[in-house]
Amino acid sequence: MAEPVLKLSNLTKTFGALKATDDVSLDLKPGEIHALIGPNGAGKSTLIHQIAGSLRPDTGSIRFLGHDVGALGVPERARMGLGRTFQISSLTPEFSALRNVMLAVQARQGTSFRFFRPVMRDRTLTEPAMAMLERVGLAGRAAVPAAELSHGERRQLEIAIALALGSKAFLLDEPMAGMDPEGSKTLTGFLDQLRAEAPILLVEHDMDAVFALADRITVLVYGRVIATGTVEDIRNDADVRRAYLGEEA
Ligand SMILES: Nc1ncnc2c1ncn2[C@@H]1O[C@H](COP(=O)(O)OP(=O)(O)OP(=O)(O)O)[C@@H](O)[C@H]1O
Repeated sequence: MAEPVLKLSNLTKTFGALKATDDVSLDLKPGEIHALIGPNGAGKSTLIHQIAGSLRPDTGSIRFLGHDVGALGVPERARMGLGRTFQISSLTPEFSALRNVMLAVQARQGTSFRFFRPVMRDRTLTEPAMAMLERVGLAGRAAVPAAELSHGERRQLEIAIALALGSKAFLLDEPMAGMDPEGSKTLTGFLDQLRAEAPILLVEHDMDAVFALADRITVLVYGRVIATGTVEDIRNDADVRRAYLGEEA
């Protein structure tokens, strides 16, 4: 069986008397979409913050690509390829889609000063940036300023930037938020393909998207994992139906 890319073991985080995450263990395997669902206040965002490094767990461990990253800060984890996507807007609205990705390529290459070449003609930047846009299906929109892209296209562009920065896993916190039904459908199709690039930990309230995409689902309630399994397992789990899907079991 494939080694997990990300492995969380027994993460607990308390705020005063509240256990926001309570002994949470889960993993993310290569090529999968693992959805994390639960009612408001269940601790999903708190967990994402702990993975990204912006919150320290009280106890427990986080292993990424075989390394314990618990002592590392946000930038170090991001440099290893573990970054949050979508929350911190990484786009410069007035720049074209291509130029936005070029900035990420440049940041990765660590070459911020190029005195002798006009930046848009620098093929060491344009070619890899264009390749990223092709991978996310935005090559035809390369020249369009980020501000003029649709909401869904901006999500795609943010993914292209994350790929250019070397993401080895995606932490997606509610990517469907603010999307109309058509946009959600398009983004669902895109995320479906994206799992081949890097596995995705997906926090999402849109259950249609979750059921369409997830290889596995973990359900958090009051900070605790009450179930992990396939879509079928979760749909049929009596505790989940009672606690989250709002049904009488
Ligand atoms: N910095 C903080 N200080 C105190 N309490 C906090 C803090 N951050 C989160 N909480 C509390 O921890 C609990 C879990 O919150 P969290 O935002 O992680 O839930 P969530 O599952 O992401 O909810 P939602 O689906 O509404 O985004 C909530 O009761 C919240 O009020």
